[in-house]
Amino acid sequence: MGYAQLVIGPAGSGKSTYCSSLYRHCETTGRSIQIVNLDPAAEQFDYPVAMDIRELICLDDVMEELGLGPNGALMYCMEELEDNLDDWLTDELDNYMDDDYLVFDCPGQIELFSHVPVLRNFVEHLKSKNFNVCVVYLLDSQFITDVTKFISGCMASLSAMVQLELPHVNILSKMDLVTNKRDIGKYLNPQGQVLLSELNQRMAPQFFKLNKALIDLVDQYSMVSFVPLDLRKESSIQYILSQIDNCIQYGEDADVKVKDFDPEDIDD
Ligand SMILES: Nc1nc2c(ncn2[C@@H]2O[C@H](COP(=O)(O)OP(=O)(O)OP(=O)(O)O)[C@@H](O)[C@H]2O)c(=O)[nH]1
Ligand SMILES: [Mg+2]
Repeated sequence: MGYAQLVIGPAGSGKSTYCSSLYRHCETTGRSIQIVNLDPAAEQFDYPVAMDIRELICLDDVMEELGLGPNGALMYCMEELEDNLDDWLTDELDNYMDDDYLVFDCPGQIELFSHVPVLRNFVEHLKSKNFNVCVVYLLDSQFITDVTKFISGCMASLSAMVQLELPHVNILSKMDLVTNKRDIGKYLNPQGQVLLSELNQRMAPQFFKLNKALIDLVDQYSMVSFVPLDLRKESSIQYILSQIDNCIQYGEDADVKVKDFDPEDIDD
């Protein structure tokens, strides 16, 4: 059994930064973790890249040869990935053993997890290779400065839930940028009624019915719950990792692995 996190979320929400922080955290705690780059447009990495979509296809080549813009070229690259699940991805995955823990750093284009089947098929492939997969959806804490932005962030997360049908952890990233900590609780575990009244205050009366329908939807999926991530605090990363581990049942065996870890090995 392998374990995997699929790290998604809007552009710039902090996915790659989260991946590198997670890598460093695991390095410190002596836990084995591999970060995979699935963003064909990425150029710089703060983590060692275990697998890289750019070895399969290069965004610049696609833009040049097919005359596509950056977003069209990205979709083309992801479709190429989809077409190569059985060969490229399978070959790459063969390098990893049972119990390996992979973290997939995805591109930020929202259509990837809302209405194209690429990631869904990718996930199905991982599952067929015996991976337990969890979606980690990052939303920038700056979204909570405004209830309308927050709802649209929730809707994007919901569409990923519906598309991918996987265990799902929502993270509110960049908590170091939040100055007014008092209002945070309201958004981490929000009450539908509170959000609704805020939305209604912000918007014209003709939207009240729609607002109610949106909030009911969010309530019914009971998905409006976010775990805050403050990268300055190891304990915050540790907590999030434990939540995700729980979702993918990364447990007993892993503990044995950590106990087997010999600190003297570091000196080699
Ligand atoms: N203050 C602060 N800035 C952050 C944090 N995480 C990421 N950033 C900044 O936010 C910007 C985007 O971060 P990335 O990690 O590249 O975001 P991403 O989601 O991978 O972006 P795309 O791959 O382009 O979708 C960068 O300038 C980061 O330095 C954080 O926890 N706190
Ligand atoms: Mg990134």
